[in-house]
Amino acid sequence: MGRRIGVLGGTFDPVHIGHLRGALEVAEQFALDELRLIPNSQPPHRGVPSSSAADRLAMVQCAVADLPPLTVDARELGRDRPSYTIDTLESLRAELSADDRLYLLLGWDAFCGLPGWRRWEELLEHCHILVLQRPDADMEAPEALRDLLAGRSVSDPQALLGSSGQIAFVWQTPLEVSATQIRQLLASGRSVRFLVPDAVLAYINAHGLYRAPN
Ligand SMILES: Nc1ncnc2c1ncn2[C@@H]1O[C@H](COP(=O)(O)OP(=O)(O)OP(=O)(O)O)[C@@H](O)[C@H]1O
Ligand SMILES: O=C(O)c1ccc[n+]([C@@H]2O[C@H](COP(=O)([O-])O)[C@@H](O)[C@H]2O)c1
Repeated sequence: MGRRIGVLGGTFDPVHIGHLRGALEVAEQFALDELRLIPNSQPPHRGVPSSSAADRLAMVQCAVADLPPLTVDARELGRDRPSYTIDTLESLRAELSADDRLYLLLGWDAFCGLPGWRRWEELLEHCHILVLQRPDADMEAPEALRDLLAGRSVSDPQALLGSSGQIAFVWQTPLEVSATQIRQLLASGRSVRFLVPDAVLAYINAHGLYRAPN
């Protein structure tokens, strides 16, 4: 019987309870052996993050310390080009057994952007995709995803077959929080207590991240 491994990639600028609660719930729902949070180094489709890749990685490490099965995977920081998910999946697959199941977690907003991703049509050769609801996202699935959804989505997430190739929408506790909101609160001198784990807040304070310059 293969292992079940989840992957949640993100900019994590900073990591917050929306990421962590969603990841934990999926890990439990799918009885994952491991769920890896993978901070990107150079986000392919957005500007340069506010904090460095090293700080974003350190914050994710603080967040998941002693929180099995959540772990951190730093492989994207070793690349000196945009952090394309297809590269990450290929390198993960090269380390896994053929019967290991790989689940790529995407928030609804990220899923809707999929047709712009590098070699996006190959992603499902390596993993299943689990789409997390995002309460603040009210977009419709783009036209380019309609055929994929018709052919590859299953209504019962527990009915995903094989080690890759299908899409399921998963329920999670809706948490309307974003890293953008957290950066804005900090820049205006307000509290982000309870939106990020205390250990992440301690790191942010110790390193003076996201504060407006005096
Ligand atoms: N509150 C949330 N609920 C569910 N999924 C989320 C939530 N926040 C982020 N995600 C998902 O987690 C992944 C990584 O997100 P990311 O690091 O870009 O955080 P973000 O809060 O969307 O950041 P920003 O506000 O800077 O765009 C994406 O797939 C995103 O859709
Ligand atoms: O592979 C791509 O072309 C691609 C394009 C946009 C985003 N991604 C990845 O999707 C994840 C969420 O991205 P973001 O910008 O919402 O943090 C993160 O792991 C990114 O590296 C990947």
